Amino acid sequence: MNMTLGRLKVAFLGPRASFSHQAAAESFGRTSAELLPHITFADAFSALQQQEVDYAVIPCENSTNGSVVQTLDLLADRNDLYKDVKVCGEYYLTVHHCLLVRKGSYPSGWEGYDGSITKLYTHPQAWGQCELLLSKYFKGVERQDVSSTSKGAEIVSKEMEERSAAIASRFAADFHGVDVLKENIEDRADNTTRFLILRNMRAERAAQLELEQPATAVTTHKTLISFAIDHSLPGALANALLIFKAHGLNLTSINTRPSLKRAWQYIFFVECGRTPSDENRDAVIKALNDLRHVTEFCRDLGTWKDQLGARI
Ligand SMILES: O=C(O)C(=O)C[C@]1(C(=O)O)C=C[C@@H](O)C=C1
Repeated sequence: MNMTLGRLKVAFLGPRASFSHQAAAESFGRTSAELLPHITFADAFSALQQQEVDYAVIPCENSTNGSVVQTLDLLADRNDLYKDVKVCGEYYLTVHHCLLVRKGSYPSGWEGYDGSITKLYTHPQAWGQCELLLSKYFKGVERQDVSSTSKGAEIVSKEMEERSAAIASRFAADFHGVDVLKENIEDRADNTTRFLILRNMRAERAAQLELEQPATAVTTHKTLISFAIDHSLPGALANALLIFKAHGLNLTSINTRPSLKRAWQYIFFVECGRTPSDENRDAVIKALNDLRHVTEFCRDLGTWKDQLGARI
């Protein structure tokens, strides 16, 4: 990252020691960026829209548990609250979860665990990443959603009466002063969360910075576009998707969220990729122009350099 400007501000889901904190620290590691915790993803989006921060690092999907629907809902922006927020980068973080308990509460460790935990805390995304352990040892145990994995660790560090545990990182255990009862409890060793790096398109500070990306032989550019179609028209979705093909944009994922205008109507999120060339330089602009004719609305949510190619 180019560091010719003042100290950058980067929003992430807090409290500190969440996976989002780790992703923000790693993706802005070579800068002296100020990393600022926010209690919800919506708070981070608002801070970005209001230009209180330069960037936000927000999880969007996990390789085991799929899409982070809260993030899709914010990107859907049904009430035009975040109209200047766009994706400008991505970061893949390998996510290893631990079962955390209050300091000293299980002195004989996991080997001597007696089944006495009565309540579990974590972020909603984490349950589905640790189902094998949960279904084997914690069947019927109350699961309490909290705003982040680190929030769960913080609660457990303070809870005196209940026999509770949190699912969070080793980093969160150290930060909140709790014990790791069992580590690597994720179902799959390759458990990875993809974070989007967002910026405000009107903010000049962020616009002048270029995110440094590890060199790959051929770097794909990814683009995210949201749109809605008239569901009563046969072929409406097919017509929209054919536009991507016509402009050489390779579809890599499609997500949907309810439109909240009518039941069973959706906002589509299409992610597509292209290897930049002289021929396809304007492909996204042209595709958006064509999409406007066949959709009820469409929105360009940003273009950034693929980082998956750099990992495999
Ligand atoms: O709760 C956290 O620690 C987060 O940063 C959020 C989040 C997510 O929403 O996906 C990030 C990574 C993991 O997948 C689990 C939780």
